[in-house]
Amino acid sequence: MASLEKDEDGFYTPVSAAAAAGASSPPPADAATSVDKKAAEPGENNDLISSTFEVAVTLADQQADPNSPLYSAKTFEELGLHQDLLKGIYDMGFSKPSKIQERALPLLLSNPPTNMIGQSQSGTGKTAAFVLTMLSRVDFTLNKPQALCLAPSRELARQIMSVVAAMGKFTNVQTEYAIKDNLPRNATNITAHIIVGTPGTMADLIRRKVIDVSEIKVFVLDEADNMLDQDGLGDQTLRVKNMLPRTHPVQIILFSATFPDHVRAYSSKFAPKANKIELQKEELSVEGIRQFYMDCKDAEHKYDILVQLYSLLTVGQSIIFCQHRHTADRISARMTAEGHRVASLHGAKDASERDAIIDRFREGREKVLITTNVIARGIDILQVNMVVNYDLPLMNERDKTADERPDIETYIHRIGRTGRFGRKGISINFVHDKKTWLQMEQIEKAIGKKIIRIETNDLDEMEEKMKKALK
Ligand SMILES: Nc1ncnc2c1ncn2[C@@H]1O[C@H](COP(=O)(O)OP(=O)(O)OP(=O)(O)O)[C@@H](O)[C@H]1O
Repeated sequence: MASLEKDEDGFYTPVSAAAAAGASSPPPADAATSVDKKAAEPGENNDLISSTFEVAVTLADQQADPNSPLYSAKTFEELGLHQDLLKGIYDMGFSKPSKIQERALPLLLSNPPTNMIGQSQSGTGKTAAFVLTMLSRVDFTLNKPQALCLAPSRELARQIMSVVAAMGKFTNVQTEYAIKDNLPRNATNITAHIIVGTPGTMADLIRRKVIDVSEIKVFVLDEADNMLDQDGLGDQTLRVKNMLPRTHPVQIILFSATFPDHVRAYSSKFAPKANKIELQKEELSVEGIRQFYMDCKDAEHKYDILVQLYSLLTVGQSIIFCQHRHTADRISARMTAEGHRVASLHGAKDASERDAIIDRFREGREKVLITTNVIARGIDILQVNMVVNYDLPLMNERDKTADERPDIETYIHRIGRTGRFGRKGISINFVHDKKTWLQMEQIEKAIGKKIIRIETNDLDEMEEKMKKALK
């Protein structure tokens, strides 16, 4: 029987009887680590499914063979999912699992439930992996919350919920949000099976006993490195975790495209004895995204260039990232006054306005969205084929210090709003002085990919290069 023990950081960790009795430690981790080097299979027409990126799989059970077919599923049928879930998957148009789904789902669904730390590039289908796990573990005859999922923004929580609804369409799943301004103030008792939300609101609802956590079996953190970051959402996320039941084990699932070194150790503590799927450092961004930069003369010139790009920005859809909310508002007001159609979205807008703006963008009614890091992560809009870093992402936005180093993780997530699931996409970085040029160079070094220059004074060349990149 597993008991629970609180360590010095406030984590509750299941301790097996053997471990408590001082059993010897397991063999070294690499005993059960495999690097998946599957090359493209001839005849597969989907760029993503036949991709060659490598993942290292490390199993919590050190005796198991990570190369065993048991730990990889080439079809959704092999996973033993309920018919109603299979119907939901096929209804969404999925025909076979993506690489991360192929490797993660057998581990996520096996019994007894084991924690998971899963990494895979942006747009490769992580959401379906954890949503299917939540839906598979819920007992629909019990009207109590059984799975919690946290995300860093209300936009992402709403998107995840739409996946729960689509995959669970043929089940009796009931769902509820834990996001700001969504529930009536006097709500007392949520009986929904799956609750998706942001950490502050989730923690508050649990503390006020509006959410009864006694039957929670699964706890998911999407964008986990961000959710655990001590400079950001880490405290609230830990609060939620420490309110979860201690009477039975809860499966903890962490997913992200990035797990920087400083959160890796913490992640392993947060999700102890987890199966791990990790990317190699040089493969953090997908191949389909072509990265460019434009050397602007000064800050004002950045605005002029953006306006010149407008017709290209509206070929598909595009997202423009700024450092500050006021920059997003200022650019969007100026462009609107000059007759262009753009929308702006950031955290200072109220909840209903934010929902309306992202919904309009999702429906394609707005083609250009000017925003901040608030939607840098997770947002999945397949028609977005261009991302512009009007301002490069910097560490000081994250930790509120004077740290002007580029924020590599945020860069990877921002450009990952395009090039989803094997599609092509373009990202353009604006640099305008020595400092920003050096910051871009640091990004280039960190991601190990060339960022190609586009001349700002040759619109035709620019257009040609971009159209070629999207072909
Ligand atoms: N097996 C599949 N077959 C076809 N399409 C799929 C499959 N799995 C996922 N997709 C689609 O791929 C897109 C990207 O998936 P998802 O949003 O889960 O990516 P992600 O890995 O969570 O990315 P990010 O790191 O940016 O959050 C979605 O539009 C999703 O519907």
